[in-house]
Amino acid sequence: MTTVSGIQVLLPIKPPGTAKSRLAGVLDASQRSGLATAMAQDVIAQLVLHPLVTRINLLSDHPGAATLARVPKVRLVSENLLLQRDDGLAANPSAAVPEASDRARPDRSRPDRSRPDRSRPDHNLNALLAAACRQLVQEHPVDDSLILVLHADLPLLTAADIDAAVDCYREQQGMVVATDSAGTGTNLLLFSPGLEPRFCFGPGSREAHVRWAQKRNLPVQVLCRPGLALDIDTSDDLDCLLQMAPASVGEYTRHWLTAAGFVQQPRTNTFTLRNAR
Ligand SMILES: Nc1nc2c(ncn2[C@@H]2O[C@H](COP(=O)(O)OP(=O)(O)OP(=O)(O)O)[C@@H](O)[C@H]2O)c(=O)[nH]1
Ligand SMILES: O=C(O)[C@H](O)COP(=O)(O)O
Repeated sequence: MTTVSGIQVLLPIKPPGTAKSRLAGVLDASQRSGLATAMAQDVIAQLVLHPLVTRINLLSDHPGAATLARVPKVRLVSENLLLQRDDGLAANPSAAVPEASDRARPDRSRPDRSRPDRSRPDHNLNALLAAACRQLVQEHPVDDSLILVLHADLPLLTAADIDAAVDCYREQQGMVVATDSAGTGTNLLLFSPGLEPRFCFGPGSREAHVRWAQKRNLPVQVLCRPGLALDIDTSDDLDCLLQMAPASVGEYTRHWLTAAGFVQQPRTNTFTLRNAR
């Protein structure tokens, strides 16, 4: 079993207007924004309290993100500035890489296949996360903290979910991948900073992340837990959330649902991991 000394979180949050577009049939723009913010507040609240989490890097140009960042451990990182800075780094690698470093670094004089093609819209998140990882490694070249990539739309998330991911990592290292409820997406990745994974968010991301690790003979473990699986993207997800016991839903989301006129009608055994292996 390896020791985990700390965790740096990368928490991306889309700007309003683009977030939660698949809920457009059931929520208006202001409701979509309100729900996304409430879920992010719940995720941040769980992370802030977790003893291993040393910093939560909020990757966002959302105008409301500054308010979300007014919490201990949270640092707001502008998405645009980060990507611009990362582009500058790609153009002039020696400028930003410190001379003395104990950590082995990738050879930036060769084409960097970890840089996704930003001309494809579904790759914005991947480019953003890759840039954020590079920034963390530059800032803390000898820091042993793990990197946790987490989605901000997980209203059932608890500290026990983070513990479960850390326990998986402690057993085998490599990479931990948590699936969405369909068993096809990825809602969490946990890995060491030296790994520099290729982010594959988008359709079929769970399989793509697992395949990336397997090709490199890295241990990879897939976690299926309701707190990590129920991301609220569609009206079916919202229905599922409304059927959960109120006490299992994060406080901010619960209050938002009530204020927006939704009635939680808990049923037993309503949450299943569809398809999850
Ligand atoms: N900063 C930032 N965050 C993103 C981006 N794309 C996705 N995210 C965040 O990543 C997590 C998962 O996002 P998705 O479920 O793919 O996107 P979504 O907001 O639900 O939006 P739709 O796909 O439009 O329904 C959420 O926390 C998003 O806010 C991006 O381009 N920039
Ligand atoms: O795998 C992914 O890309 C993430 O889980 C996002 O999936 P979603 O768009 O279904 O939230």
